Amino acid sequence: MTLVLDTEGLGKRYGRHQALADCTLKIPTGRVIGLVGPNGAGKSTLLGLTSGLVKPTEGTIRVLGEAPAADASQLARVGFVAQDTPVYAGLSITEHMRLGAKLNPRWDGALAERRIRQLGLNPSQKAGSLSGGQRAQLALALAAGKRPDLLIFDEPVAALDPLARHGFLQSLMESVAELSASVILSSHLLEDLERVCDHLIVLSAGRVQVSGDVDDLVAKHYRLIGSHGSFAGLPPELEVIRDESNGHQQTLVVRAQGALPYSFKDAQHLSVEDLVLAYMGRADRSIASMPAHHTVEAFR
Ligand SMILES: Nc1ncnc2c1ncn2[C@@H]1O[C@H](COP(=O)(O)OP(=O)(O)OP(=O)(O)O)[C@@H](O)[C@H]1O
Repeated sequence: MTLVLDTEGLGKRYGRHQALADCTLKIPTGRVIGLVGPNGAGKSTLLGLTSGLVKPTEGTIRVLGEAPAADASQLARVGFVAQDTPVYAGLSITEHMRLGAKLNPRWDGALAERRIRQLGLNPSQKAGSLSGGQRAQLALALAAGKRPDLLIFDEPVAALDPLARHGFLQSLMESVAELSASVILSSHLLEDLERVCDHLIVLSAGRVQVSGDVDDLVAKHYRLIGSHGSFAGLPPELEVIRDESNGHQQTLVVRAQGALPYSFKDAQHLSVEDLVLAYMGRADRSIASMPAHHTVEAFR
């Protein structure tokens, strides 16, 4: 099976600061992967390593079976749109298309132009005068025109209003279907990720907290609610991800290895948002329990 992302003990240090550590991921092709985590978690670092713009200081990474940016053909297989959807302000949409044709061996001008037409954009308009949403759509059309096997977006919708975000994500899903490409998309907007992603990576404090197909993650995680202390002696096949107690009531988020024991038949599944928050909370707790100099290091 070809993996879109195959990492083993991957890490990146900037000087003494460990931005990403011990990252091992095995993700099959064809997935729309949501990368989520708080500010400074290491998302852009992982995307930089995936696109080949950042070199690892530890471990290994293979993207679509090859070293990132290994050669021209590998570069052509990956479309990367960095944060703030960079385009050339002084160039028109048509000029961007011409540039795309010059720079990309697999360029599909018809596809890129069709996307621009569907959006109702004026091809002679300069990119500098487009709205944030239109600029994001132009960046997506250019990335899709490469006909890549993997599309990578670093927070493409962060600055967009809800309508523009909806339009962008709709276009993204259409492009993915047309190209049969894999996608990695980082975002703080869990609701958006829940809508479009079928695989999630939760990153916090430079470490992967959890990674898996969304359906599988949802099926394995439960919320248990009981009176304080009622969950003493949980069976070992239930791993506690989060434990919240208010003195009277105790709420656990647990991951079950197999079927949930009958005594927990009333347990509820979690929404994707609650699941992500539970793993982020777990990372916070493990940082809070570190010696002070580690805490500072982790958030630097
Ligand atoms: N070029 C660099 N030099 C030094 N430190 C860096 C560099 N790039 C990133 N870092 C640090 O590495 C850590 C991870 O940064 P990264 O940009 O990967 O996080 P992120 O999850 O993408 O954050 P955000 O959501 O705020 O964009 C941060 O502490 C950041 O300050």
